[in-house]
Formats: sequence, structure tokens, C-alpha cells
Amino acid sequence: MSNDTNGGAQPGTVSSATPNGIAGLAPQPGVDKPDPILRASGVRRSFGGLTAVNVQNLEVQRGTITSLIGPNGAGKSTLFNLLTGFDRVDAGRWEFRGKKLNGMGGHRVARQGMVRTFQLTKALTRMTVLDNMLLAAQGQSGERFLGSFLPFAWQRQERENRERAMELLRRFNLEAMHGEIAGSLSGGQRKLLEMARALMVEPSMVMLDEPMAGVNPALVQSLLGHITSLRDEGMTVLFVEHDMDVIMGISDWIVVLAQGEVIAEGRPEDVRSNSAVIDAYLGAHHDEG
Ligand SMILES: Nc1ncnc2c1ncn2[C@@H]1O[C@H](COP(=O)(O)OP(=O)(O)OP(=O)(O)O)[C@@H](O)[C@H]1O
Repeated sequence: MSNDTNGGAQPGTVSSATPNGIAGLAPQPGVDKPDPILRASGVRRSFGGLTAVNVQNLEVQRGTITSLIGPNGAGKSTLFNLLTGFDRVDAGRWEFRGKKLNGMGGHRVARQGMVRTFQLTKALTRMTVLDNMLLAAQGQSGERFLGSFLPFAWQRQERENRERAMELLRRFNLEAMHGEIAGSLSGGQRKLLEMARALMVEPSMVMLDEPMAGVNPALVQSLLGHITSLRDEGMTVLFVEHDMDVIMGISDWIVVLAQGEVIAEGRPEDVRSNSAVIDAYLGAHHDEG
């Protein structure tokens, strides 16, 4: 697919570098990081009698690619939703760049610089690629509010948004598709668009929810290249992904959840050989069987 080219460094080469001061960290659940961008403690969420998330302590080191993994039902999506303001905790607190986020809805969280990707909804697939990008900026920056009082500022903002949108579409090799209906994109191109949309608000951290799901294996390397480039530009990336090969190859740090709790953390090589992780995955397979 000519529209999906590698966005930067080779993903296979990044993990051994362990950038940003985490190389010497002890691979312990809940270990403090030297320069955390996100810190969570005592975060709990139950559904009826089931404790879906019970995270005592979790820090994400600034400028890393950190992956959240765990067997089915481990609580990954629930934790992701809680941290990004799309679900409410029963208890706990978390802060991003030193600012408490408890109680903030998703749009306010995004305005703090922590942005998540979303799968394109039906409505979005009927809009053009460019309009998708412009809507992402509008939904997250409070632009409507500005426009209702200051039309000139709004016009300038709109022009800047268009410029940024086209620049990002160029970066993700979607420029030629800007006038096309988003629903006509391939699975891989949709994932690129989802990532590009998240970047409209110039976040300092992007949270990717299964960015490789449904993507043709040939395009996975391209997506990984883009993710690595984001990290290399100084962004922090947190992602939830099922594919172990993908995670081991690209992550600087891995957090493993099982039954809602962080059971292990470390560099890929630490996690790969961790017996608690192996047991959790095997246990989950037994439960399924
Ligand atoms: N809205 C909800 N109502 C009731 N139970 C829920 C709800 N959301 C999640 N759960 C339960 O909470 C637990 C954690 O689910 P969650 O989706 O967070 O896990 P996950 O690690 O993302 O799993 P998967 O990898 O299968 O997507 C599961 O037992 C799930 O059934």
C-alpha cells in the first residue's frame, strides 16, 4: 500500500536504548520513575461485585513508549477509560504533569495535553478526512466557545487548524486523501487517521487503544514507525495492545495488569521472563478453556 510508509526509526531497534532514565530501574510493580508525566495511586473501579481495576501505584515515565498489557478481562480498557476521563473511579487519584485529573471529563483531560485515539464512529466515516481532522481540533480545544465571542480569532484559529491538519495528513501519507470520505480508507489508513486526529491538539501524551487491531501485517511496521517517531520527538506514548511481538519490539517499558492489579513492570526483557506474567497468561487461557 503506497499510502502507508514508515514514519521514522525502525521499531525493532528502539527497545534496547531504554531512553529517559529508566534503564537502571528495578522491574518492580509500582516502581517510582525518575521523571513521571502521569502518576496514579489507589485507583479502583468495580462493576457490581467485580473489581475491574485496583491499581496501587503506577507511574509513566515522560518520553517513553509504555505499553499496558494483560490477559483478557485484566482491566486494561477500564484503566485506560478511567485515566482519560471516560469513566469514573470509585477511589484513587491521578495527576498528569503535576495536575490532578480526578473528576475531569475526557475533553478537559485532552486540553491538559493527554489525548487518546478513538475508532472512527459511523458518523465520522461519512465525513471527509480533512473534516475529521478539523472536528478533532474543535472538539478538544473549546474552539466553539472562542468563536462565539471573537469571530476574528476564530477565523485565524480555523486557518491554523487547516494548516496543521494538512501538515499532519502529509506526515501520515494521507494528504492525497484529504477530500475523500473517511469510510473509503483502508483499515491501516483509518488507524493513521485516528492517530493524526489525536495529534491535532499538540498533546504531550498520546494514549493508543489497540492501534494495530484489524491492520494488515504489512502496515504494522509503518504504524510502529510513526509511533516511534512520536516518542523520538519527545511525546510520551501509552498504549494498550494485544499483539505480544509488537509490544516487545517497540516498548521502552511494559506494565502488566492481571485481575485489575499491576502484577509486573519492566523492560521487555524483564517482562518476557517474569513468572507471574507467564502464570497470568497461562491462567487466563485455562479459564477460557
Ligand atoms: N461496563 C461494564 N460493566 C460490567 N463489567 C464490566 C464493564 N466494563 C468492564 N467490565 C468487566 O471488568 C473486567 C475488566 O474488563 P476490561 O475490558 O477493562 O479488560 P481488558 O483487559 O481491557 O480486556 P480485553 O483484553 O478482553 O479487552 C472484565 O471482567 C469485564 O467483564
